[in-house]
Amino acid sequence: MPEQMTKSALPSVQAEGHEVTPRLEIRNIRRFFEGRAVVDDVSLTVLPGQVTCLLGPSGCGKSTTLRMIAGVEMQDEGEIYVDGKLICDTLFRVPPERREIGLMFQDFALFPHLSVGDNVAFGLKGPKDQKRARAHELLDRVSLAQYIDDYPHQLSGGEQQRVALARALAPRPKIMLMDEPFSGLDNRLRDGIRDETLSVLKEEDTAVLLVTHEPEEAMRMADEIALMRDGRIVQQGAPYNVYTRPVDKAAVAFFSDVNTLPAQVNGALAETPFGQFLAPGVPDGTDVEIVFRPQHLRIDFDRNGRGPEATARDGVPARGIVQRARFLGNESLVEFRMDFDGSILKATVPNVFLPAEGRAMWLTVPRDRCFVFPR
Ligand SMILES: Nc1ncnc2c1ncn2[C@@H]1O[C@H](COP(=O)(O)OP(=O)(O)OP(=O)(O)O)[C@@H](O)[C@H]1O
Repeated sequence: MPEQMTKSALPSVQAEGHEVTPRLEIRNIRRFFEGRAVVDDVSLTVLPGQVTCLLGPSGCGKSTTLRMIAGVEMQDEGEIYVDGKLICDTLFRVPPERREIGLMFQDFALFPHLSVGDNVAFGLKGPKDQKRARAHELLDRVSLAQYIDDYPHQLSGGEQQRVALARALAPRPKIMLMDEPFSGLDNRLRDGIRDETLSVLKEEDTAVLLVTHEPEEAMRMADEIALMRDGRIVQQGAPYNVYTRPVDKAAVAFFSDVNTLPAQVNGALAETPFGQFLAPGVPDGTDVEIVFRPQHLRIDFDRNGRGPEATARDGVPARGIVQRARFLGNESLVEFRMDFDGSILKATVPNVFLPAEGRAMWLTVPRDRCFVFPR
């Protein structure tokens, strides 16, 4: 039996109680450039109708991963499956045009000399009227049917992006690969187009792998986030889980500013000026960092040189002096210089909160909002 046949029987995954074969599965993919693994043992699955975001900083290997799935780049190790069938390993390779994969990139470049309708119909086969009908259907889906006979230059950037989406979806791809598709759009347009794109992709039941370096975009679009760093996926899960149960300090810092308190563990407790933090299972003498986001630092007013009472939930208050307070639109950012070691801690507060520079205030760190990581 040929190798690709023996590898095609993949286990299904459970989704909402049903067995579902992943629309896309990549297994242990590696790609080396000049001896360096820029994609290093990456595995992930995307179910039909699911959006998975490959999220990570510039250069971490996101686009290379996408290019291997599209088939324009060849992996050095690993396998790619679509609907449980092998489409590519290091020996066997379905060519890009037969992978039923749609692509959408930032510089999506519509053909300027073709009408909007002909752009959308470009990748379709069959009689002209059928192709036009499909183009019309897709343009209608993105609310642009009235522009079918116009030319790309007559449309705004956002409208052109929607035409590009319609064009990518017209051949009914099983999988849509999107590489920073919204980064060329201005901020005000972007949210609307993201939401519209998402609803069209869901209606078509397409499996989507979206590459982005913007955490807000991933949180807004993704059912699953795969957090990538230095060629590897360091954490994968629903946005809420990735945000609230980060695997390390860098995973916290990728989504927001962080505050850090250094400490050492003794008897499974880390002692800090904010009181003790539980560090279960961490050996005595281990240097750790207590990490928390600025929105979780609690601020209290000074009461004749004292702060609020210590509690089990929030620990001991520590005093800080306001260094700077800035209004950022829907929140305020306040920076405190801490009495205990002169370090700066940041707090964000909803709406307007602009205490005067030099004012003393008391800060506490809710225990259920912080993470203890080895240093
Ligand atoms: N053809 C190539 N030859 C050599 N190195 C390459 C090649 N393609 C990519 N790289 C390197 O591989 C690493 C990963 O690149 P890749 O484009 O996949 O990252 P990325 O996460 O998509 O980044 P960005 O968001 O900036 O596009 C980078 O260090 C890049 O310089």
